[in-house]
This record gives sequence, C-alpha cells and structure tokens, in this order.
Amino acid sequence: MVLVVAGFDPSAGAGILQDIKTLSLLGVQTCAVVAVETVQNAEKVFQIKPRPVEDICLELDVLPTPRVVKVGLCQPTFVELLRRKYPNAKIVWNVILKSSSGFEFFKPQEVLPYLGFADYLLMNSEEYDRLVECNKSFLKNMMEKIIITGGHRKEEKIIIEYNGEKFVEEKVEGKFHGTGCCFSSAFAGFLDLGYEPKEAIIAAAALVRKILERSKNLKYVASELLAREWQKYDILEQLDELLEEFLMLGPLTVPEVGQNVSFALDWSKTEEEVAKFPGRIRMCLGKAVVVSKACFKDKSHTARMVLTAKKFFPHIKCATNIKFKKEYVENAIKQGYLVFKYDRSLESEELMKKDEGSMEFMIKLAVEKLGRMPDVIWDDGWYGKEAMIRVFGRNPKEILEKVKKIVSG
Ligand SMILES: Cc1ncc(COP(=O)(O)O)c(N)n1
Repeated sequence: MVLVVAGFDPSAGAGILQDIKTLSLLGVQTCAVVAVETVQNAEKVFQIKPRPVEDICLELDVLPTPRVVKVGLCQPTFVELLRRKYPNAKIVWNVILKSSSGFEFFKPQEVLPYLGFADYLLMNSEEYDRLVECNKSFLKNMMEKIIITGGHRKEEKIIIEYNGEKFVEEKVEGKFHGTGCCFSSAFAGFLDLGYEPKEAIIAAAALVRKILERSKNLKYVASELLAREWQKYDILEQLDELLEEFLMLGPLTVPEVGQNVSFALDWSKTEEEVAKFPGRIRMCLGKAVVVSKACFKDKSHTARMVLTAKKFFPHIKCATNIKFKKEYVENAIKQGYLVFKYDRSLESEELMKKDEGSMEFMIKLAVEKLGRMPDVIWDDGWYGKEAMIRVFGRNPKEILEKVKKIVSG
C-alpha cells in the first residue's frame, strides 16, 4: 500500500488528487492524508494552510501500515514523525521548495535538517542547486538517496540523475502543473510493486511521458486522459464476448457486402477509435466467419454511423448492419422499435458518388425527422447499393437483443 502525505490542490493538477490519479493508473492500493491545504489553480498558488499535526496523526492512526510513503507538500518536520511511525516503510519525499508557478513553499534551511529521514529524495535541478548552495557537504553525504528529475534544464531530453547514473526520456514540449507530483507518485507506486529504484525511475519516466503526450495543449498533467484508455480493452472484450452469437445469427443477418458491429468509446472522434471486426463478418460456404477478433484498425461504415449518432446522442455507441428483408422491418415495428425509412433518392449526386458522407446525411435526416435516435434505419437499395437495415444501441449486448427480435419476429 502507498500512503500519500501531501498537499491538497483543488485544481487537481498537482498534490494529492494528482497522486491518486497517477497511482490508480498503476492499480496500487493508495491511502492519503492532507498535510497542507492550498488555494491555487493551474496558473498560481495564492495561499497555503498547513493542517494541525494532531489531526493528521488521528487520521494516520486508523490506516493500515504502508509499504511506501510518498511525501509531497508537507511540513518538513512531519517527515521525522513519519520515519518514527513507519520504521520499515520506504519514504519517498518529493522535496518541493517552490511551485512551478513560482510560489515559495519552504526555504532550503527549513527542509535540510529533515532530508535524512527519507529513503529517496526527489527534486528538480533548481531545487537541488539551492540546497547545495545552502549546505554542500550535508547534501554530498546523501547522494545515493537523491533523484534529480529533469525538465527544468534546457536540455532536449529529460535527464534524470540518480546515484551517478543518468536516465534519458523523451521530452514533451509544454509547461505542465503537477509533473513533479506525477513522477514522484509513479516512482512510489513502482517501488510498491517491488521494482528496484533504478527500474522504478525508468518506468515512472515512461509513464509521465505517456501522460504528458495526452496533456498537450493543457496547462496541467491530465492523468485522467490516460486513465480512460482502459475503456479500449473493455469494449474489445464486450464485442469479442458476443461474436459467437453474432456468427450464429449470420445466415439470417449477413448481407452481400458483409456485416460489421462497431462499438465506440465515449471519447472516440475518429474511425480508428471505434472498435470493429476488420474485414467484416462474411458468409463462407453457408457459415458466418470473421478474419479477426475485434480491434481498432480498419475503416467501417458502421463505425462512421456510430460516430455520427454519438454526436447527437452520446449514449448511442454501437451499431450493426444486417441484410434487408421486408419481414425484418415489419418485425422491428411490431416489437415497438423506432424505425426510420431512409430514402436514398434524397441524396445529392455528389453524396452518392463519394459515399463517405451518406451515413452522416442519413442519420441527420432521421434525427431531424424523429427528434430522437431511431433503433432502426433501413433503405430498400439504390443503383449499385444493397438494401440494408441498420440497428443502433448503447452496446453490443443491446444490439444483439434487438437483432434477435428483428430476425425472429
Ligand atoms: C499541493 C501541491 N503540491 C505540489 C505542488 C507543486 O506542483 P507544481 O510545481 O507543478 O505547481 C503544488 N503546486 N501544490
């Protein structure tokens, strides 16, 4: 378990909220106590208010004993107390003298007497230089504990120094509020997972780079943008789980052009962010087959349909196309589904030639006419276009249920 003892930044770019976001990416159990309250946003720290030591201790007393303690913005004297309370824990102290926005939290002489109580001291090169300036010999004796994080020097890469070694990671351009907190809690998390300190540095630097690549154009470390990537795995699993059932229905559903089931994430913007079966579900010697499990690669009509439907109704994230039969449309109506007939003759010549925009046009038309998202949109074909029934819903399970009812009446 990692215990975080740090400051509370209500803007969540830095401090405890950032620590928790980062540690949850590693899936390690985390507890936290607020050592300092702050008034701040991504641009500026206005005020800090240390909490009474007695209050913090009351909270610590009822928590399990941690394997790793990550200390962030905290009264330096408190680190001595933590050492005594948790003699066997690894204490990782992210020594913060100044915020990236320039607010002076502590003076070097305030933290120096307590550095010896931690096992690892993380600081940027500016902070390191200030501490050396204040007491060179004291810091020299502590070199095997000190991890100097890059990013504040003008080098082209991030260079992290530890115990005479240098670790290099790609730099992401930009100024992000909370990088120190993110790196130090990732380092603490990897220690908790059993990594050697060197390995924890390499892994933490790679994780921070991945998060920062997603935080481009933002002012803070947006760990939540990496956190949402788990949904990719989740939707692939949901599609693959139901593939067998979709294949069983194949002889009743697969059109000449093949069938696909596309499933989007809440944040999907492009076809490559929509899960689908590349190569589609096709009929081969009377059996429905796929060439691949669900993945994000490949283009798909149904993926484009979902992306458009989602623009109007964000909860509509899944769609499939099945072959047209008059009785299927009748069944859908009988089942009480909202059914829209799409008239392909309304398409402009330009749209027909391109094909790209026709799915978008079709859904816009349906939504405009009905005022809500239909369950089914069908058309009876056009020159060179196979007649088709399209089924929409929240997820593959819902789509499968709808398709079953439509084909069996
Ligand atoms: C609660 C708290 N902890 C740490 C920092 C430093 O982060 P940064 O240097 O990015 O402002 C901060 N501003 N607030």
